[in-house]
Amino acid sequence: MSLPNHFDLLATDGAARTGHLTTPHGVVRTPAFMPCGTAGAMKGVHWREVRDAGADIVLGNTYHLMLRPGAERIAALGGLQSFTGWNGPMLTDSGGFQVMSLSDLRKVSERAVTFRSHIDGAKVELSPERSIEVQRLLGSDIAMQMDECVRLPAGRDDIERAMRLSLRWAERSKRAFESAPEGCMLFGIVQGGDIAEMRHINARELVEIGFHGYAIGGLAVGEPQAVMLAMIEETAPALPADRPRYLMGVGTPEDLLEAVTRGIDMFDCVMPTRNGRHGMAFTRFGQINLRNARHADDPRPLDEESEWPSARNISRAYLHHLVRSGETLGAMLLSEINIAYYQHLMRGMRDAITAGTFETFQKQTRAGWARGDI
Ligand SMILES: O=c1[nH]cnc2cc3nc(NCCN4CCOCC4)[nH]c3cc12
Repeated sequence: MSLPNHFDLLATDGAARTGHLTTPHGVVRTPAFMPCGTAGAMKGVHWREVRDAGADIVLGNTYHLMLRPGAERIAALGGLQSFTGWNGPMLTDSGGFQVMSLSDLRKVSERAVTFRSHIDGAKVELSPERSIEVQRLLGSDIAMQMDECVRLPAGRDDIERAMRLSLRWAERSKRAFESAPEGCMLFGIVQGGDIAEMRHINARELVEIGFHGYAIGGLAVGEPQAVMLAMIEETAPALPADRPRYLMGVGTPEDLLEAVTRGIDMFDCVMPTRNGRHGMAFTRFGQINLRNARHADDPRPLDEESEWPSARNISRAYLHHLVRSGETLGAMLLSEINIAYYQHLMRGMRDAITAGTFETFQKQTRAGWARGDI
């Protein structure tokens, strides 16, 4: 059964696209980058700053939220928007990926993934049906099917086994989702590792099941960037042009530019906040490591032309001092600066695609990164 389409494709420039995805909590302008509010908070950043930076939508991790404070508790408190104070659209992942990367004693069966909570060791079972129920309880605007992601490199048999299991779980996720509130969406996830044929089979069969949007999973799991880009080139054209395409877990600003060029609309990654906590700043001139002693006496801000006040008004010397001193303010400032830079990049891409100048935008952006931090 085909699901209603909430995506308006507004303009294209080559394979790059820009559009609006309408959710119950607001419109998402694509290409969009979703900062990760992992456990119901954007680590070290107020929601006000996330919104002011230009983010339309944030990601919440089902694995963390179901373990603490619990999905039923969040539902009783009015859902994620009321509970957290972020009143915009939220996408939640299925929890399956983080079970495999964060929990102990996990076991994958046809029925479900079972594991022990990394918080209190309690035994937990996560089936496709329970994952959809949890995402519904959280009040998600965009839910993700449960899937099995294989780390690369991997053998063909393992890649095919996980791809076919994910397809069966896609069917079950969709059946469990049927009675979702009006306007809420469910995205399928394409697996298939680094094998083009598997990607084509998975995409075709996923589209036959029918989803509001489609994620490309199984990437950014250890493969070289060239392999990731090749799999995007194999997969994106096999997905419906009028539905959103979401590349999971990606990535650096360079990854975002390359993937939008190949037809991707949505992204999520922990890098802006995680790298910020480690003293790294993302700027128009590439990444700057504020731990480096060369910044100790530098009165210049990160970027005198940035529209983000903390990037325009705070000296590198002070940021260096905060980072070296382990001051919390250092992590907070660099996290907001990085989220703002990612949103600046996405806004630039949307505007360039709309104007038909995306190729020039790519050249200018890469030239800025290549210039480095002078
Ligand atoms: O197939 C997937 N299915 C469901 N969730 C995912 C999440 C994913 N996240 C990554 N990569 C994350 C890479 N990060 C980069 C920054 O540092 C932390 C790791 N790849 C991913 C693949 C999947």
